Amino acid sequence: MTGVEVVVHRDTTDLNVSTAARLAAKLVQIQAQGRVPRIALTGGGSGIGLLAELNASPAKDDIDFSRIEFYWGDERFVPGQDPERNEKQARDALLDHVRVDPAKVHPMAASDGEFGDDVDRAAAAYAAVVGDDPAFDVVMLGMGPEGHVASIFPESPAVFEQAATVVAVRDCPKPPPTRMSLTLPAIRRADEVWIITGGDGKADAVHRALSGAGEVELPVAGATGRTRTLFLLDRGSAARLPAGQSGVTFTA
Ligand SMILES: O=C1O[C@H](COP(=O)(O)O)[C@@H](O)[C@H](O)[C@H]1O
Repeated sequence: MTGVEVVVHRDTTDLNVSTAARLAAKLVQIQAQGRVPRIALTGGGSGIGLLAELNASPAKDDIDFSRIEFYWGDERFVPGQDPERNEKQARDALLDHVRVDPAKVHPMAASDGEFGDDVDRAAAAYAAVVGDDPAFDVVMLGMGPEGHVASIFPESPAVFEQAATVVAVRDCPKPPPTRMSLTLPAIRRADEVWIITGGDGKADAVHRALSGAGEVELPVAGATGRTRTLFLLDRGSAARLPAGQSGVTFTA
């Protein structure tokens, strides 16, 4: 990956607090331009942690949440009230505490929703929701220790997808096994992609992503934005940054 910016925070709390502030500033900036931000949320520790931090921050008062289009980068295909759902976790952390426009909140379907347990139909329906050119302002992505982003896992069918914007995922190595995910081509249509990951268990994947690994073996390597790709790390996940890595900022 080239042209990537890396910001290293002191610890995971600092990572989540700072990323919440970064997101708030981005939303305010876009709204000040008279546009409605299109944001793709992520699940995972930092993905949900930063939403909770935004909910706790006075900065949330500067944001008109009713003028934001919320999407998800991936979802676990389980019942709607299952605590594993990225949507439920995001609602609990933030969306249920602010005044969103329900018509602008676009969760992926649940396994007890209108498509029943047909994950292929659910994925096709979400592709229609995001459109042929998703053009998100920001796609936020957590990253697994093996380099997965959204629900695109190494060497899995999803990582080879070149046409669809959304795919069904089966036999996922991380439970739950059935999921839906944006694809790498859809993610790459975003203006900015933020990879948000903390903890020393992620250090090896960060190192490989910034050292030229391919996206099939390490999907995060294929997650780039059109104008900006940002790795938001803590000292643990940054512990193995490649020697000579440029564009690195340490916040503390
Ligand atoms: O299963 C998932 O995992 C990733 C990473 O989660 P983390 O807890 O290791 O940060 C997450 O980004 C994705 O949305 C989620 O479905």
